[in-house]
Amino acid sequence: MNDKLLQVKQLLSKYNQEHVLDFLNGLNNSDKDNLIEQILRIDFDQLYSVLDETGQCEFNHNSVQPLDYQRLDDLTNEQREMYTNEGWRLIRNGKVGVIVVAGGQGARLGHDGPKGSLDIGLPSGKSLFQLQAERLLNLSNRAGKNIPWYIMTSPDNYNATVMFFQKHDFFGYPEEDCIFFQQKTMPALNQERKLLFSEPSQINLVPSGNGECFYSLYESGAFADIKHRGITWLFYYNVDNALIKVADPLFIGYSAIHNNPIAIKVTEKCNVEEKVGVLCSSNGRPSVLEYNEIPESLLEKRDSQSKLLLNLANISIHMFRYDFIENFIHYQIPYHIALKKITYVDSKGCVINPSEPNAYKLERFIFDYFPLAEQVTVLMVEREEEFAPVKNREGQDSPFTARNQILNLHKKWIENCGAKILESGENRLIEVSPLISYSGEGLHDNIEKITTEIEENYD
Ligand SMILES: CC(=O)N[C@H]1[C@@H](OP(=O)(O)OP(=O)(O)OC[C@H]2O[C@@H](n3ccc(=O)[nH]c3=O)[C@H](O)[C@@H]2O)O[C@H](CO)[C@@H](O)[C@@H]1O
Repeated sequence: MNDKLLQVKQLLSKYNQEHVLDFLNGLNNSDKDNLIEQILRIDFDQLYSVLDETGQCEFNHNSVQPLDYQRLDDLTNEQREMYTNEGWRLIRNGKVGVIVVAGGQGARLGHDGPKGSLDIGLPSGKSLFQLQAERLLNLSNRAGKNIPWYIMTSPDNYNATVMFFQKHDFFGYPEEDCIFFQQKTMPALNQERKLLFSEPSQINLVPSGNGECFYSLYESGAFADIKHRGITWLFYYNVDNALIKVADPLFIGYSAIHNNPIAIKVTEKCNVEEKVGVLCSSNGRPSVLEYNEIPESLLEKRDSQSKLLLNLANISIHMFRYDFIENFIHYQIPYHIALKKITYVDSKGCVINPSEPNAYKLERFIFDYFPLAEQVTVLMVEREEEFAPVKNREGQDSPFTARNQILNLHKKWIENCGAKILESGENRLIEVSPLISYSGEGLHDNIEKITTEIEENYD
């Protein structure tokens, strides 16, 4: 028996994973070698210590307080101009990079392919990635400097994501400024803490959350690229926000002038049940409490003016200062554990689709870095202009609601120009290309070119 096989057998026995031998025994030599390597890469001590940690998400209710924030609407025109100018200055000097986290599995959406490849039903048929690329292209062209775009995928959707960009010629964005990197995964374990398999020769490895982002940047070499380019601020966002103002110059300038290590955009929560994390102060540190981890009593708690105590919706738009990431790149933020339905195979290769949650999924959340910053900068923005999440196949936060939010916003932009088209425009769809306007600016001179119209047809 070779050394590695012996080592693997010892590991499996030490960690009560002998069922893996049934899989190993049925494989040909090359698959067997491959599986042995996978097993040797697993950090069982870490895996077990995560599962053994109890109460990791418990917190002291009384320590939860609202956090100070600035409303964008309350800024004067002079302030806006000052922040925006600073943002442009940083972009022009190559100091800004963008990170999109696109490694999630999008289980609620049921889209076959990377989430960013989704066409949300706009007249143009543009995918989420295309909208984002064109917004970046708009800014880069105006700045005369390309903004590097770091795209985090999972190992599972890496090829499909890169191929989607290639098929669309990177949406006109310079290929050398689209930097793809793969995130870390963790093995899924069933409730008896046994490893699950996605194929008889493959351990079921699940993307372990957007909080793996910094370490995965480092491990993939992308962080060295960030350093080499001299980037000082990173703009972070979720791939599924159809209204994302990628690399928003005002927010960049606002973050840089306040110069806390992290800046966060929030909106007001639209209702108590909204599935968003909430930003607050917990134990005196900036924190996000995730929607499925907040006790109901806290979720519904109101202040003396009957306003929700936890009213700041985390819309996953953050700025991170480079030195903060560098400082904490090896820091171990906690894993959150959730029991999920995870499809797996048995050692004969039969696929099992559980009808009930059957396995533990371990995830790190990006906002668990927030308490490491003594202070953060918080800017409250308008949901109608900046947050259109695509989470569900239909109903709330679906492609349809996101598409309507974009169309409504663009209609408002056109109305603000007093454009004629709207006199008959009640039932027309109006979409403005991000290549023409990033946030409603410059439309007066372009009114002829800007609209893509079709008769609205819901049949
Ligand atoms: C943990 C987290 O961030 N929660 C936030 C997330 O919730 P939500 O439940 O929507 O979080 P998702 O699981 O959709 O992940 C958010 C983003 O992270 C990416 N992703 C996720 C898992 C993974 O392993 N790799 C990866 O890259 C997804 O592709 C997505 O772009 O967005 C909401 C706003 O829309 C916020 O209110 C929530 O506080």
